[in-house]
Amino acid sequence: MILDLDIGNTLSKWRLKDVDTSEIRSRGAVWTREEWRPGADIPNLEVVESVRISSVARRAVLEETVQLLRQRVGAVYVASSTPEALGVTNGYEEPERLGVDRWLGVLAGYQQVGACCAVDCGSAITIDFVLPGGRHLGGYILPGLRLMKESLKLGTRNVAIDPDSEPEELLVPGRRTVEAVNHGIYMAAVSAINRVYAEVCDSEGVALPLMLTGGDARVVARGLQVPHAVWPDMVYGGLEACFPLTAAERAGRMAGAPCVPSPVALEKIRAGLAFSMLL
Ligand SMILES: Nc1ncnc2c1ncn2[C@@H]1O[C@H](COP(=O)(O)OP(=O)(O)O)[C@@H](O)[C@H]1O
Ligand SMILES: CC(C)(COP(=O)(O)O)[C@@H](O)C(=O)NCCC(=O)O
Ligand SMILES: [K+]
Repeated sequence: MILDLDIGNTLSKWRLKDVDTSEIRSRGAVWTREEWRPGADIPNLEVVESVRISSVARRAVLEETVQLLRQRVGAVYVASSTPEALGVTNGYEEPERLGVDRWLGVLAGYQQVGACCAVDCGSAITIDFVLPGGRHLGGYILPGLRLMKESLKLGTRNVAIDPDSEPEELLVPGRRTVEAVNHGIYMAAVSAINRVYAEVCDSEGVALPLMLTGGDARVVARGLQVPHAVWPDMVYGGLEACFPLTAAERAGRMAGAPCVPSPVALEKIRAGLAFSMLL
C-alpha cells in the first residue's frame, strides 16, 4: 500500500492506495495539532510500503511525522516547491516559499487539463494560475470560511455554512447574526474567486478551466457562475504526478481526476467583467 498524506493547517488527511490496482482502499483525517498515536484515526502502517507527503504545517510537525514513518516504512517521499516541475515553472520570486499544497494542486491541474486556475478552499483560500506553456503566474491568498468566521469570533463548527443550502439562500441578507456572518463570508469567498478568475483571464487573454479542492470546495463551488470541476484529491494528484509509483500513475493517470468542463469564451468572461464594473 501507498500512504498519501496531506498535512494542512487544520486537518491532516490520509488515504491508502493499492500499489497493484491503483484503487483507494481507505481514507481519514486527524486535526493537525493532535499527535499521531495508535488508536487515533490513522492507517495501519504494517501494510504500507511507501509514503508520499505534502505538508504546510510547522516544520516540527513534518519532522516528527517523517521521523516516525522512517522507522516503520521503506520509502518516504516529501514534496517541496521547486522552480520547475512537470512542465510548469513556478511564478514565485522565491519558488521554495510557495505553499507545497498550492504547487501540487497546480501540477495536478496542469497534468489533467493544461493551463488552468486552481483554487484550494481550506484553512486559507488560495487561487493560482498557470498559463498555456506552463508558466505559473503566482496567485492570491485569502482567509478560508472558517478563518473568516473565527476572525469575527464566531468560529465554531456548529455555525458552519450548511453545504446543502442553496447558493441563492446564502447570498441574501442575513436576518440573525449567525446567518449574516455566514452569508457575508460566503459572499466574500465566492465573489473574490469570480472576480480574480475574470480579471486574470482578461489580462492574460485566455479563458482557463477552473478546478477547486479543499474542505470547503463543494460549498464554495455552488456559488460560482463559471464552469468548474471539484477535485477533492487534487493535492494527492500532485503527489502522484511527482512520485509515480503505480502503473496507472506512470501512465499519467491520477485517482479521482474529474472531467473538467471547457471554460466559457473569453469574450463572455470579458463582458461579465465589464458589466460588473458598470454596476
Ligand atoms: N468536518 C470538518 N472538520 C473541519 N473542517 C471542516 C469540516 N468540514 C468542512 N470543513 C472546512 O474545511 C476546512 C479545512 O479544509 P482542508 O482543505 O482540510 O484545510 P487544510 O488543508 O488547510 O487543513 C476548514 O477550515 C472548514 O472550513
Ligand atoms: C497559503 C497556505 C497557508 C494554505 O494552506 P492550507 O489552507 O491548505 O492549510 C499554505 O499554502 C502556505 O503555508 N503557503 C506558504 C505561503 C505561500 O504560499 O505564499
Ligand atoms: K488552502
